[in-house]
Amino acid sequence: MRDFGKIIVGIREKKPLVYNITNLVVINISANALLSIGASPIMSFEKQEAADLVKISSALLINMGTPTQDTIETMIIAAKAANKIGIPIIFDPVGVGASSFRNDIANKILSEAKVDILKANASEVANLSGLKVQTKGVESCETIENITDITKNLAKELGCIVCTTGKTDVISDGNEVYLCENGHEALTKITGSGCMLGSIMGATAGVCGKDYLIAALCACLIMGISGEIAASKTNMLGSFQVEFFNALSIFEPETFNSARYKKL
Ligand SMILES: Nc1ncnc2c1ncn2[C@@H]1O[C@H](COP(=O)(O)OP(=O)(O)O)[C@@H](O)[C@H]1O
Ligand SMILES: Cc1ncsc1CCOP(=O)(O)O
Repeated sequence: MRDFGKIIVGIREKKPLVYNITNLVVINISANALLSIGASPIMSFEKQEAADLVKISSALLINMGTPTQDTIETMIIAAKAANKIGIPIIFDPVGVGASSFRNDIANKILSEAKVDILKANASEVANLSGLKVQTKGVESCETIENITDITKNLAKELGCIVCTTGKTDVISDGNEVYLCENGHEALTKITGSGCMLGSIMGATAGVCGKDYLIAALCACLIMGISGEIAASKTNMLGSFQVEFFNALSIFEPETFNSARYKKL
C-alpha cells in the first residue's frame, strides 16, 4: 500500500503545522479537519506576520475562495517566503473562471510563486488551462471531457503537481497520472470539501519528504475514504460532517485497505 500508512503515522508523530491563508467560509472546518487528522492548523490573513509563520510551518495552503486585495498580498508574501525556505505550497484557485478578478489573482500567484501542488475542481482546472468552461461560482458544473489529459498538460505547463477533484480525482506531475475513485456524493453537498482537501494536502505534503505526487494522492484517498465511512454511518448531511471528522480522527494505516486508485 505504497507509503500511505507511513504518511498517516508521520502526521500523528510530527503534527505538522499547516499555515492556511484560506477563505472565510471554511476557516473553521479546515482547522478542524487538520486537527482531526492529527496535524496542527494556523489560520491567518495578516501580511506582517506571514514570513514569521512560514518559518515555523511545514506547509503553506493558499486558497482564494473569498479574495480581497489585502489577503492576496499576504498570499504572495507568504508564498515567496515559503519558496525561499523550501516548504511546500498548495494552491487552491477557488472560483477561478467566475470573474476576471479571480482570473487575475490566480495568474498573479502562479507567476510570482512556485506552487508545488495545484488542487482544484474540474471547472477551475479547465479555466486555468485556457478553456472557457462555464463555472457556477465555486462549484464545478460541467462534465469536462479529457480531464485526464487536461490535468496532465497543465501539470507539465506549470511544472507542479495538479490534482483535479471530482467523482474521480486525477493527480499528475505531467508524466505520471493517478486516478483516485474513493469519495461520496455527500462530499459535494457540504461546503468546503475541496478546501478541506487542500488543507489535508498541506499535512501530507508536510511529512512526505519531497514526493508531492504521492502526498496529493494520499490526501485524496484520506478524503475519499473518510467520506465513504461517514456516509456509511448516516444519510443526514449535518451528521455527515460530524461523521467525516470522526473518520479522519480514527484513520489508521489499515484504513487505506479501502483505497481504490490506479496508475495509468
Ligand atoms: N460525484 C462525486 N462522488 C464522489 N466524490 C466526489 C464527487 N465529486 C467530488 N467528490 C469528492 O469531493 C471532494 C471535493 O471535490 P470537489 O467537489 O470536486 O471540490 P470543490 O468542493 O472544490 O468543488 C474530493 O475529495 C472529491 O473526490
Ligand atoms: C461557498 C464559498 N464561497 C466562497 S469560498 C466558498 C467555499 C467553497 O468551498 P469548496 O469549493 O471546498 O466547496
